[in-house]
Amino acid sequence: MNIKAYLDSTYLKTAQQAQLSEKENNKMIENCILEAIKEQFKLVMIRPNKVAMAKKLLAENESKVLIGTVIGFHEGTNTIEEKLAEAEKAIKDGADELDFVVNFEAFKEGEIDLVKVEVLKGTFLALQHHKTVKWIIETAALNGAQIIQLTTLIKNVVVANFKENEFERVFVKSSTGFYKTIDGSPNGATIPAIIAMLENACPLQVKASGGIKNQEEALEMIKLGVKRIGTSSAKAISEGLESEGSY
Ligand SMILES: O=C[C@H](O)COP(=O)(O)O
Repeated sequence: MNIKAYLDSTYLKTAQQAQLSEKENNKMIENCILEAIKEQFKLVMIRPNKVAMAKKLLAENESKVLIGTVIGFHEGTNTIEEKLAEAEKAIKDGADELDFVVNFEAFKEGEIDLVKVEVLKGTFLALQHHKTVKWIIETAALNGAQIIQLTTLIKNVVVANFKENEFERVFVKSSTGFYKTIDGSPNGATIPAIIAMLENACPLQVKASGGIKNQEEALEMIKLGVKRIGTSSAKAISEGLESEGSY
């Protein structure tokens, strides 16, 4: 098994979050992209305003690494219109995969219709352009029952509105990696959360992300059945090293 084929190597920090200058942060992003090219990871995951830069770098290097980006990152509370506009621009700039943050706060407030509409419209936009779409449910912000409910909601919207041969391009994804839990518990990709997602997402795919820092954890997720791992520790994971996060 080639673990690299499962890895979405991720750099999503803004300059401010990384406490770097804009120039230094751009260098970090460039390094992440060049590393993904060299290591032949499946995909490099960056913010929407960096997609054009990634596209250029990948083309210059004749690389097949895919470009993923995040929509509504990281709180997911933007309006549906804002998310769609952001996604359209990212597609235009060259994104292959769109990881939308579900409005999980609205879901928790019982605004189920709003969530259904954003899943429907976002999935339609992505599939219409033959892109892969992932719905980040932010497991760290949900309890067990909510993880099951939200995964099932996404599955039901997709199954009811799209064709069977499109399901493999729709994922439910665990976490942004940015959500701060009050008790500092592991952020997102816990074994119980991933199992609950896998049991309820089928026939959609599952991407595990948020706090996966070593090969052992990544392999365990793959053994459970996830089809993609989102991580800021891709190189360490592929080399079997421990990491506090390469990025
Ligand atoms: O989408 C992926 C996450 O942002 C990665 O989170 P991480 O830094 O905990 O690996």
